[in-house]
Amino acid sequence: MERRFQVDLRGIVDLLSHHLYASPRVYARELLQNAADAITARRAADPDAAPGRVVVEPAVDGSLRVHDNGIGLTEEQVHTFLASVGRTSKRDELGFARQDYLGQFGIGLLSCFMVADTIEVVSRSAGGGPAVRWTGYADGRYAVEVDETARESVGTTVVLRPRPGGGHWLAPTQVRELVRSYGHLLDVDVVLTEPDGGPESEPERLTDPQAPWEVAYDDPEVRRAALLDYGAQLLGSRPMEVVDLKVPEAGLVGVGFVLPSAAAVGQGGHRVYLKRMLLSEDARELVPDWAFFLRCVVDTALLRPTASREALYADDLLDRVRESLGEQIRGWLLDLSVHHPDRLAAFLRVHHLGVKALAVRDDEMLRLVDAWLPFETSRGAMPLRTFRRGASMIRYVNTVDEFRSLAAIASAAGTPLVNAGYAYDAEILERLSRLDPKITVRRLDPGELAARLDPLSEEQERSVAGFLETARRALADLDCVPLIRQFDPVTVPALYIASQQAREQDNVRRNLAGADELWSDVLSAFADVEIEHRPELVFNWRHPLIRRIAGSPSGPALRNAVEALYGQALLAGHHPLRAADTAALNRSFLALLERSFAAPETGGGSTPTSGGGPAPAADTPSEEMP
Ligand SMILES: Nc1ncnc2c1ncn2[C@@H]1O[C@H](COP(=O)(O)OP(=O)(O)OP(=O)(O)O)[C@@H](O)[C@H]1O
Repeated sequence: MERRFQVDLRGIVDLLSHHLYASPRVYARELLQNAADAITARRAADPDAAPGRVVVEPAVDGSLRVHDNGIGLTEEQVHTFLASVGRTSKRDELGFARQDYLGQFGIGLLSCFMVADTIEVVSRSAGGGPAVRWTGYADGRYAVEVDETARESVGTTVVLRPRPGGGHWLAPTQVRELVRSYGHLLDVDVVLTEPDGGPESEPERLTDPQAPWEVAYDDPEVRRAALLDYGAQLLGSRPMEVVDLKVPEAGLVGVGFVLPSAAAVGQGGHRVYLKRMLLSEDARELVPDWAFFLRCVVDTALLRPTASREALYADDLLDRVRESLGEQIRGWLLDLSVHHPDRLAAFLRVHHLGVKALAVRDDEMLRLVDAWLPFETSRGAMPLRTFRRGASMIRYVNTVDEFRSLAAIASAAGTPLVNAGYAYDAEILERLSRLDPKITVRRLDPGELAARLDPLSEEQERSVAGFLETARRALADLDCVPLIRQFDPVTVPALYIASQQAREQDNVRRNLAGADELWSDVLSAFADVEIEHRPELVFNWRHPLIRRIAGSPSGPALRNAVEALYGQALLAGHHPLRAADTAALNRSFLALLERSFAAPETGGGSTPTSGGGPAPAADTPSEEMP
């Protein structure tokens, strides 16, 4: 046997009025929307009807009245549409939402129960018949009475009386703010009357005749300035740029503002009007993620709202809108690069991250980045295209630390470098070489660098053999091997270089040291490989101190000096310090201090015996002193 669902009316009213919407604010939107729809319906039935007008009237007794001169309701329609939850006059015979109307679900009026205990609708239909009064209660009851005197003209008045604690929602200043915010773009006149304004007081018009982007200007620059002013009101600071947006398929028109300062992905949404009524100030899905530098304000006729009317319904049309807006933003950027490179440069200074994010998947954007976006390079900041003019191959390092420690040395050795240590840099460089086979891009293995540094002459090599032997012994415990080369800048005494293979082998060694028995068996299989690749400490022969040290006799002081240079090179390159490295650094540092401040030998000798250190400090008490 077939049965029908039972509905608990009180529960449904409670759900639809209190739990569907994020804030009681929406009651004002729903009232405006019904008034605007009723006016649309009347215009459709009678094109000669008086212009539509909505009067919003907060009363001294705390109630709110909203009058419209729309199509009105007959007694029968009141029973059909107001008394049935989910019934609406705004769908066609097949149940499809009619495009001309804002409403479609048949539940909006219930939102008024968030601020009022009773909703009174007094209406006279354009189709004739007496005026009718419908009173709905929050517990699901309603009453209908015919009252010929309740209203003379065709149209509808909705009266809300505040529920306890809800009075502030119906207060004049609040009502004004809500009506402006939701309805200022509506193409009917909406006016606000003052509660205690005498007969002389002029109602205030709350709707604007045109959206800012619809206003026509003779001079495009004047229009741009006016739109930027509008953007400044919305964003709180003047946007950098304004982009016109249009998607005819969704009846969408509006503008996008380029934020004046850098924004993060996912921060802030867009202001969307649906059929000129504010839908959301924080719509997220409108433009692709990469366009996070943009805040849009658009009006759309055809995108669908969710039932709460607080967000856009995620359907295919929204996907297509996002794609089309993405195309337009991209096109605008490319156009800027051709016609206003100075503005593009200013834009890139602030929003390079968004553009880079786009460049990793879009060829045109990649070309734009190549030509315009400055990268940090060892020859200064410049776009990659400029950098390529002086280098047959783009070599890059992918950490900022590596760049800082290697850039000057690599550049002096004839290997200019690009710093690809920031987000998307390495991907952009690699993609660039795939886009254009003439562009060769290679990540610099620091190990290659040692091979590019100038060796010493044979004679010099012979003279430093002893020093290198001492250094080899001192560095053996630190898994590092010494080299001596001549390179610029001369201010760098020693450079720590770990090639890619050296790093990999080093990882295996470290894991082996920390692993338990089972794993150390497995890992030792790797460790069996003859370890050929170790990090190198490259001493710089051009540095005067290194020459002096390399010429010093072997002994503890020399060993300390090697360890100190090792530690300093690690620190300068921002390499991680292991326990053994820290110990070596401490040891050498203290020993060098010790040597510098060594106590004078007993017996009056004034020269320290440890060698290499300066003369004893002058603060040694003098015998001549009184
Ligand atoms: N000011 C008005 N003038 C004429 N009819 C009205 C008015 N307000 C409400 N109605 C009638 O009451 C019905 C229900 O209104 P309600 O606001 O609950 O839903 P809706 O506007 O149809 O859809 P939605 O839930 O999407 O807002 C409307 O379809 C309309 O027929």
